[in-house]
Amino acid sequence: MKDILDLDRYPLDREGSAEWKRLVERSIAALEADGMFNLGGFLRPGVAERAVREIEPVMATRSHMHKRMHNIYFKPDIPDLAPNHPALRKVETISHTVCADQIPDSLVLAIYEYEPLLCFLAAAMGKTKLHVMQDPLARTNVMAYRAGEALNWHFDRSEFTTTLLLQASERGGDFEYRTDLRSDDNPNYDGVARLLDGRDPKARILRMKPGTLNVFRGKNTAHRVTTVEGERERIIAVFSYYEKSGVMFSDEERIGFYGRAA
Ligand SMILES: O=C(O)CCC(=O)C(=O)O
Ligand SMILES: [Fe+2]
Repeated sequence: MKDILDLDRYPLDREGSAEWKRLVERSIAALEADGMFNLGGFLRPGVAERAVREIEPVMATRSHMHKRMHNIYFKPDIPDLAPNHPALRKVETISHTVCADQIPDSLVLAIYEYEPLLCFLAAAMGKTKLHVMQDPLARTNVMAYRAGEALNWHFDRSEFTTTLLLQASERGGDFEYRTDLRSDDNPNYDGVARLLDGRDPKARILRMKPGTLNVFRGKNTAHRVTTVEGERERIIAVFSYYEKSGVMFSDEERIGFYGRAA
């Protein structure tokens, strides 16, 4: 793993050491301040490109193209809201997904399963332990966005999301987020409507470099990936970890996300 991850800069393999504790503390402080932390240069030079070369043939021939209109909640309706409320405005998402079962023995999966990464993420998230997902498709997804495509505004269902950017687009394809747009007890529907209307001055853009690990609390922070422009696809690995072991999607969820149950 030391040839894949920059363990000199990010000492995941030295759990409990002073430098490991400093990294955990820095990550916790960033999560508190910004709702996220970024480990730039997490991959050694050239590794993101190698990972892309492994995935590209599968992406080109066997990825699932997902094109859908949805609202920021990914739900057909919200009990308190009239169907025409502007917080329910529909937006379009288009992406291409490769699932974990299509890339066995890949660099991306080896990183996903690297135990010291799970230990570090658990410490940064204040959990005793995190587990990989058991679902053979959902555990890791690699998403590609081509010119004109985007992941539109949404809140995440999971408490946090871990991504590893493998290839950036020439233009666009930026991560845009609006910290704490809602809270567990205030849905702030008018604020949601303002954001969807492009009128929220607190929306921020994060331009990530390939090889960056991003950990993001997206449950109450609205976020999207802006429309990709140019020839080069934006390619990003999305890792799912849970406090419970053995987490699986249902067949319905797999069909909904990937167009197949197995
Ligand atoms: O592609 C990204 O940078 C963000 C991914 C994301 O928001 C998600 O998977 O929920
Ligand atoms: Fe998200």
